[in-house]
Amino acid sequence: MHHPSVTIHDKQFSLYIPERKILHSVEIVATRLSHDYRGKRPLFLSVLNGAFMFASDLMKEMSTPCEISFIRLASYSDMHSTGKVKEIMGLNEDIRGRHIIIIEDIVDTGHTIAGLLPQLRQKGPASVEVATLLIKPESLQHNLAIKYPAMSIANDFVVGYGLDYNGLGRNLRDIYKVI
Ligand SMILES: O=P(O)(O)OC[C@H]1O[C@H](OP(=O)(O)OP(=O)(O)O)[C@H](O)[C@@H]1O
Ligand code: HPA
Repeated sequence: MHHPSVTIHDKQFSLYIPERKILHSVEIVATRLSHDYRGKRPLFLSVLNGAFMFASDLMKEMSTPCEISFIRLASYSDMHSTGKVKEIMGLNEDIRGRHIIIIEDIVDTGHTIAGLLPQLRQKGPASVEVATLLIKPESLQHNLAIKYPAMSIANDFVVGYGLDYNGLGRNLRDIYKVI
């Protein structure tokens, strides 16, 4: 079901990016990645929880052999960043010499990626790039080179397609923005 608006907790959200547009942008990123990483057997590191849906759809569109693993680090509570950098949890692979592609649902302030990149680079990978479903250029507070953004959005709080507002809304097929 595609609703024009939804209520989550105390807030109302209106339809922002429909599923077909999301899936089309995912396909375009997957095509670029498949081309750029041909023969390199990249390891995707998907950042839980929010990126699970993007990671799943992105993997299905990859046409070159690739691996995936899931890591966790949380920096958000409620609608505002706490700005604290969290350690990587759940990385069991040896990433030395590997081509790493971080999968994120959103790069907002950039705190999460800015904290994650040096931790990963310390482990000696051959390369590290970032694929994110959404990026908010106006919100970005770090000088980050995000090579594979699927879509750029304005500085609005969004939910759906993996993204939550205090735990809810991840199951929505479309992306909604707060009214
Ligand atoms: O660029 P930033 O301002 O750091 O924001 C982006 C991060 O915030 C969200 O994670 P969150 O901590 O909410 O965890 P979740 O994925 O489990 O929802 C999102 O999944 C990114 O990881
Ligand atoms: O706009 C957002 N929505 C949900 N989670 C988020 N984490 C960072 N920004 C957002």
